[in-house]
Amino acid sequence: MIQPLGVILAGGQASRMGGGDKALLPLGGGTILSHVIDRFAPQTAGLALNANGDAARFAPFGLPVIADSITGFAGPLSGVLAGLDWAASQGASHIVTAAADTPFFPCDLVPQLMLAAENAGTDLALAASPGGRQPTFGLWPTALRDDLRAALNGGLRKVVLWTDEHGAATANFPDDMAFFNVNTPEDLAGAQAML
Ligand SMILES: Nc1nc2c(ncn2[C@@H]2O[C@H](COP(=O)(O)OP(=O)(O)OP(=O)(O)O)[C@@H](O)[C@H]2O)c(=O)[nH]1
Repeated sequence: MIQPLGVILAGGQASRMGGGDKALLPLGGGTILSHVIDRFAPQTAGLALNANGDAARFAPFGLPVIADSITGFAGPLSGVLAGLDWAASQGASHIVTAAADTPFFPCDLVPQLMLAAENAGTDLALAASPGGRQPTFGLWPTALRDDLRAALNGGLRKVVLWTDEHGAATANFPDDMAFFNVNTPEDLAGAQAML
């Protein structure tokens, strides 16, 4: 039985929010990130935060903070790679990723990803909802990390190009709103209203 570690992807530039760490913005008595942690922690065997910049800002959460090794903001796959390298150093075989700007993601994310992968005879899976695939929510094996590193060093940025190439399974979730992500100040007001 796979026991994936969880990696929260918070390594982006938040340019639509005006920069900084949007995961630390207040939401419902906590922060966007605290909502993500509360959903994710019960589903995983351990959590880390993938963030670039000032790791000290995340110290209050008590999680390991891992930065991208690929420089220049190469996108979410770069955070996946950082997570896989961290997980390998912990002796883990898999990670599940969740985006730090998506506070209402499914509480059964991890079991559904694992079930989809098992049913498809693979150990790589992406979440999807009726609106499309959710490339920052996936199950990833550490065995593929050198392949991913080579792809990123070769300039690959688009998540689904890489996952399609590796035959990723799809875990279908019924509700698009579960993947509502906070990109702008207006989105943050929307998330507040959804609580
Ligand atoms: N590690 C890492 N994560 C990233 C990178 N770019 C985006 N992400 C993460 O991927 C998820 C989706 O990111 P986006 O909303 O597309 O990008 P963003 O940087 O957060 O925001 P924008 O700059 O407004 O597009 C978020 O969890 C980001 O933290 C990156 O270069 N490195």
